[in-house]
Amino acid sequence: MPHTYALALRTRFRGITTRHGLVWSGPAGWAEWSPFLDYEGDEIIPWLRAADEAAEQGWPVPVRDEIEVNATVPAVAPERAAVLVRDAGCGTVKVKVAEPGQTLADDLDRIAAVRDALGPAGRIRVDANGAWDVEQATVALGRLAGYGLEYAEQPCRTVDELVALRVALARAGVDVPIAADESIRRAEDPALVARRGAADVAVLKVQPLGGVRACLRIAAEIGLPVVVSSALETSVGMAAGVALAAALPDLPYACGLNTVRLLADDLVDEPLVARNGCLPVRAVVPSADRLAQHAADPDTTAFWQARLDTTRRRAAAHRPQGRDERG
Ligand SMILES: O=C(O)CCC(=O)C1=CC=C[C@@H](O)[C@@H]1C(=O)O
Ligand SMILES: [Mg+2]
Repeated sequence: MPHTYALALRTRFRGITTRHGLVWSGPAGWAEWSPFLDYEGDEIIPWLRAADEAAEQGWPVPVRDEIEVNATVPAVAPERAAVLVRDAGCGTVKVKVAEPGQTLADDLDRIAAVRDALGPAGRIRVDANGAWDVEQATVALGRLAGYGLEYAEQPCRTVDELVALRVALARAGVDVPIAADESIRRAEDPALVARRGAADVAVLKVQPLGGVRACLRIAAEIGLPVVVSSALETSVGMAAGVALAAALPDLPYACGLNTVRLLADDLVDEPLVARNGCLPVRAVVPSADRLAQHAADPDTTAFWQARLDTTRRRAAAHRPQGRDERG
């Protein structure tokens, strides 16, 4: 029987202040199904495949026992950004930029504060969630590059724009690698970015891409270095991201899997939160007390149960054509 949870976020992130989803257990372990509300219809079938994989099959054998992770800094004021960087204690920090309603000056102030708190040896990556056009991205990354950027994640929305941006950055002498996130997780064809030469790094998220095994196949097909990132899950869902990071043959970058910190609480007693910049590779089991404490209200529970039922029916009726790993 699935449990519907409601967990407050410490800081608004991705326009969300409370995270909702379902968790349930199966023969292989605990699973989380928590598609964001802006994902709907067939787009949430892969999220269900990921949960079913966790509950029914479990995950491939890990090749490492800990995962280096980045701290995640939402589009907050510089003082708050510095506190988040210091508290997380990670050598790599991902900073949200290009937030609607904010300016490039806000981003520059935030990155300056992060660089100051992190020190010169730390790595900073930014994520614009596709908010810039090519010209804005060229200007913004030209300025932000002064603080030293490891890469820029989804600076523009489309694959064509990413291709054009790489050309524009090279012309402008701005050396910032590009990572693709939405261009993979919301794409019909996740390997298109690689074929088009649109990115240097692939960001993979387990739920939207249909599970750990599906992501391993996509990683092999894409052939770019992979960063595993969360979909803002509880530790139950985070364990799937950790399992993917643990199973990838190569893992050259820190992963975006430290976002349980952004939640005010968790469903497990020992959350998957980094110590010394790393997460352990291990299974997690929610506590009965926390499941009860964070149970969603009856209306929200009914909504999620109905959403699950509908998605199961759609998944059964709509077997994918030719790409059974993603739906
Ligand atoms: O990658 C990270 O450091 C944390 C995860 C993260 O940033 C995200 C999680 C969930 C939804 C996304 O909008 C966001 C992202 O764009 O990568
Ligand atoms: Mg992203």
